[in-house]
Amino acid sequence: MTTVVIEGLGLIGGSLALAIKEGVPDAYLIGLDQQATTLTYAKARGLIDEIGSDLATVAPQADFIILATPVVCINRSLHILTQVTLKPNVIVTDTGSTKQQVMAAAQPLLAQGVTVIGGHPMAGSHKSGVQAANIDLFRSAYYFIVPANERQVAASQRLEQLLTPTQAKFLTVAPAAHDQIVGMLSHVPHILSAALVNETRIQFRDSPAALRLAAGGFKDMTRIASSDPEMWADILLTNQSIILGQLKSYQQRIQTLMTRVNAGDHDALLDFFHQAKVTRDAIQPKQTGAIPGFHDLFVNIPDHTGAIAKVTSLLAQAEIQIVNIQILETREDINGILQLTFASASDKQRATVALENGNVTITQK
Ligand SMILES: NC(=O)c1ccc[n+]([C@@H]2O[C@H](COP(=O)([O-])OP(=O)(O)OC[C@H]3O[C@@H](n4cnc5c(N)ncnc54)[C@H](O)[C@@H]3O)[C@@H](O)[C@H]2O)c1
Ligand SMILES: O=C(O)C(=O)C[C@]1(C(=O)O)C=C[C@@H](O)C=C1
Repeated sequence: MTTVVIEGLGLIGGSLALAIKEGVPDAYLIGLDQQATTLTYAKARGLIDEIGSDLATVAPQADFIILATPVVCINRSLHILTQVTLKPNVIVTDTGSTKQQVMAAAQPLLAQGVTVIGGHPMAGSHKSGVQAANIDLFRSAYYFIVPANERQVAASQRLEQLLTPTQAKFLTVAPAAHDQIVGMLSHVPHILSAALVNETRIQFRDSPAALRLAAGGFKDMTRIASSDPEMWADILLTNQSIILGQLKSYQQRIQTLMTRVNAGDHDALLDFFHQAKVTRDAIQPKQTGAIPGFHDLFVNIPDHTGAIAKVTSLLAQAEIQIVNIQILETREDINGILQLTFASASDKQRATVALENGNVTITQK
């Protein structure tokens, strides 16, 4: 039996629990959370086998300890673990969105000879809590593995084995490089998204109903502004200097852009949008490159009952699994677009045939 203790059964901890429960037959999961309702939900839905009392009590039984709480709580739990006797081969890991502070907080535990390997799945949602947990959340996503030192490479492989059912792609990285990368790819975007929403609220203070006029542009830019404020305050305060550097650089480029708009410099503006388009197009899901991995089809959905059901049942009949399905925000009075994501090019090809044979209009392959 492999005993896995998970502290924090929200979106990330809950999703890991679901994947481990399904894919590791001998796993025995003990869940911890500060919210009693989360624990009873997790137990009732079979995410965990047992509700633990507290970390210090259950940690000595664990083969793996996964800390999936907000970053500041992870640091506290690493301290608690220094005060208990753990199994000699235990692996302690976390899911925190920043890594330098977590790995620094792990130093006393490492000094005791305990294996601590940082972790961070690069997948998530603006939704939080156990009810948002999803067994497929990490499928095809990158999962950063941050070993504390080179001696921990073999242990990293054991951790990756436990996490194999997530179907994530593991990538080993050092803490500083991790924080630099996610600063630009995750933290700065969340700040800009929230800043845009706040700015719009202020600009529209005399006519707040105008926000309802927002179309795809504003909505695409701001979905992540609905994320959990407490989690994001924690993330910013544990990656302060990197984020400040990246924001400063961004601020200077906005300043340059303003100068060019003011000067009416058409060529410079063309170049600005061209550079962005080339870069963004290169990371479209269907291309391989910096962010590879998805195979999408875009399907026309007429505005009548059963249209989506027809698509999903055609795919089910052909036994094709959908990794993700999303209705793109379009006008309410015209056809919608359904974005279907498949795990492989061959699934996408089979889906194209199945849908076209069923007279479903594919708008983009
Ligand atoms: N949400 C994302 O997109 C995302 C993605 C990758 C990593 N992460 C990181 O994973 C961690 C968890 O994020 P999440 O999205 O699952 O958050 P969440 O709010 O969905 O879940 C956190 C859970 O931890 C519990 N909790 C909070 N403080 C606790 C404490 N002191 N003791 C015990 N339980 C406590 C909460 O009750 C909640 O159930 C965070 O460190 C976050 O930075 C988040
Ligand atoms: O998809 C989202 O909503 C996310 O914000 C996920 C996201 C991100 O991409 O920034 C958020 C925080 C993480 O640590 C990793 C992933």
